[in-house]
Amino acid sequence: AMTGHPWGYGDEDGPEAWHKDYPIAQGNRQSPINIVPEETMYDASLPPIFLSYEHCNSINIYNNGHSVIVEFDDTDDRTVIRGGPLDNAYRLKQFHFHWGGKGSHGSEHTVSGKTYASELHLVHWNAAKYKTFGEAAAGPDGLAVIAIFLEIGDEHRGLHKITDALYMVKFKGSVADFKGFNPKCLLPNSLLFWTYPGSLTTPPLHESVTWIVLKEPITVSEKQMGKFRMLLISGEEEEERTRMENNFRPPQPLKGRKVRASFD
Ligand SMILES: NS(=O)(=O)c1cccc(F)c1F
Ligand SMILES: [Zn+2]
Repeated sequence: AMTGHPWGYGDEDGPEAWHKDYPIAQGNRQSPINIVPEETMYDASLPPIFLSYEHCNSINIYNNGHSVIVEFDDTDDRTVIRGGPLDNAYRLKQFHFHWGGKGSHGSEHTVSGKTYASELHLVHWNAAKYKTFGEAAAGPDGLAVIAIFLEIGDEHRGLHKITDALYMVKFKGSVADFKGFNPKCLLPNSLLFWTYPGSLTTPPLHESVTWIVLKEPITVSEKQMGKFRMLLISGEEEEERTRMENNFRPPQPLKGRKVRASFD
């Protein structure tokens, strides 16, 4: 069933057209943004980010036609983040990626205009304040997303489990078991971050996200990135086979928002 409005990243249904079905696309706290380090504010009162991922358990991996998503059991506070700009614990719900067609464009956030080959989003929700993820996704302080840049270089040993599973979810709508994966292995050495109030970067573009963008990228190989580009946005039964690539929204206007840095 065509629940909601069909959107994508093509010429007709891409980011420039989303405002027609989702007028908040032209709102005052849209994401992603271009981060200009010289214009961020060092906030010495920002505590570090704490990730409590010890008992984290992935459930499945899923191709929704826009990205590839690893979902978690969020029925209790076993996998949460705290600290940084957050007032309480936020529960990990899923992580997913955005990437380009080749080379080093594909990230959503940029740093002084620099793009990265891909961007990983770890999506958490404020279960202390909202009853469900859906409600949190629509609330001003409902979500906290940790963004990690991926740059091309040596292969990433933690990412192998994911890239080796992508063949199982080639088609839109496909889902496969994917248990026991802990995304802690995808974190860079440093948890230094920028943070600002923003939105989902895909429709419905709710302005409900506290963004936590890590400064240090992780390194993945071109071969590993290539496996993401084998994914299709089309379903198994469809005639045309369109590759899933360039599934990123470009930077949006800052509209007076302050970006804080956890480091000087
Ligand atoms: N790209 S994104 O992290 O903003 C995002 C996308 C879809 C659902 C979400 F909850 C979400 F956070
Ligand atoms: Zn995302």
